[in-house]
Amino acid sequence: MKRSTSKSSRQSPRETLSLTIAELSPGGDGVAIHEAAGERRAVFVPGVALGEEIRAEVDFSSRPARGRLLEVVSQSPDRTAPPCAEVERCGGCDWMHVTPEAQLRAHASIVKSILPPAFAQAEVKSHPATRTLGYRTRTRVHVDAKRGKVVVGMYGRRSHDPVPVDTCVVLDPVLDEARRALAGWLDGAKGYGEAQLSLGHPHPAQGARRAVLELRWTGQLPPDVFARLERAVAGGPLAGARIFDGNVTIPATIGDPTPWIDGADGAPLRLAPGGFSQATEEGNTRLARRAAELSFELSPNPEGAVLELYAGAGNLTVLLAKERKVVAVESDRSSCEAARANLEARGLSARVVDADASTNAIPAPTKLVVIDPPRTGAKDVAKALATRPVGAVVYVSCDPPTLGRDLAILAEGGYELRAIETFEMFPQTSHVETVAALVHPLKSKVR
Ligand SMILES: C[S@@+](CC[C@H](N)C(=O)[O-])C[C@H]1O[C@@H](n2cnc3c(N)ncnc32)[C@H](O)[C@@H]1O
Repeated sequence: MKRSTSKSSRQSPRETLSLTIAELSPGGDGVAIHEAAGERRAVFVPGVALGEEIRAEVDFSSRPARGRLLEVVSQSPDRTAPPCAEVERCGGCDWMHVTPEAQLRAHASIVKSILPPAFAQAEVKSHPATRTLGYRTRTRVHVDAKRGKVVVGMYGRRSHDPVPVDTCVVLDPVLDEARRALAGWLDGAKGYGEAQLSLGHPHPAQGARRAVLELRWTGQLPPDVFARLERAVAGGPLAGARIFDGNVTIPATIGDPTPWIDGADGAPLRLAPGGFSQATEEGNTRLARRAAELSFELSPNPEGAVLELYAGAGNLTVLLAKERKVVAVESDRSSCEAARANLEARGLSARVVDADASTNAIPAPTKLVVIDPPRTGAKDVAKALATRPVGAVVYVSCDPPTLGRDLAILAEGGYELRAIETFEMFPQTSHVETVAALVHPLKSKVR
């Protein structure tokens, strides 16, 4: 690894330094190692690419030290012109300046870096994205309505103020149209809120797709806002809206606010309003099919019971239930309802349980456990699986650091890693989806 050079050996709280970017971190920042006064300090700098020589203003008062890019002295071949004009202001995508190929490599290298020593020799396989722009099936934007002006946007790069942008290039064009219209619909509102936009129509065959809106508002929403939303549902880009005005628990509903995506099996998949959905349809199809394929490969007995934890609206369940007896656990009640509806629409059966996966016991006949937790990971589940092993575990993760923590627990419990694969579900950002497939040699027939 190439070392950074310092213009000064003294570490005052803020210094201008020449640095070399040695790696990209899971949070997206570049990392340089700075050695001065006998101490090695990691310096995290946003907006850089691997191998770049830069000048940065570095703040040593925090650990790790934080740098602000002043100049790229020697540019990395991984750097590209950002495909978005708003990248300097908007904080939505942190790797717009990195080529898609380099994003893929960096994600694989991040995932490799979090593997516990027992799995350190594993080869990380990467699945590229077919669409790196216009792919997002949902977005959350912040809204501020003050002094007669409504501002809608992502948080800015260095602030918690929404930054209005003309076009969001990663968003599905249907959602981008609705995002652009939002400030007009909210004209006259006072206060602040969050709006989630998702895809609404079940399938292109049933007509043009439209967006659904979930708005959570603190302040005042005048009747005109509701009238405009009704018009947008009657003939505009919205299929439906749910509005939580103040602390109400039952929202005002206009039209059909149910989000849908194309499921990984090619049929429409109903989602819970305001609930979770994977960020891209194509990426999800690749990810979910591969997770199911690995599940069946590592747990080949068709009679083997499957426990699926963090099941959401049944995105993976509908693939697993085609071939296995599945119990699916999910804590969000409306996601459970959507999962049951998705299974029924396909003539499939599985037991969908509305419960906390982290405290859910693993039933004795379970042969395979499939988990897809939120960013915080599944530490308690990993501990339970280590204490009472099952034949195979397929772990779908959106956060490499918590995946690394949980894989270390599974390694300690005697599991072997059979596959670790990354999926470009969030192109232009440092986020990555990973599937890890493990077997327990004492419990598995797959050797
Ligand atoms: C990353 S999503 C995965 C959903 C689904 N597998 C999919 O592919 O769309 C995580 C899901 O876990 C659910 N969840 C979060 N904490 C939970 C818990 N403690 N117990 C059960 N489900 C939980 C969330 O509601 C969300 O639906």
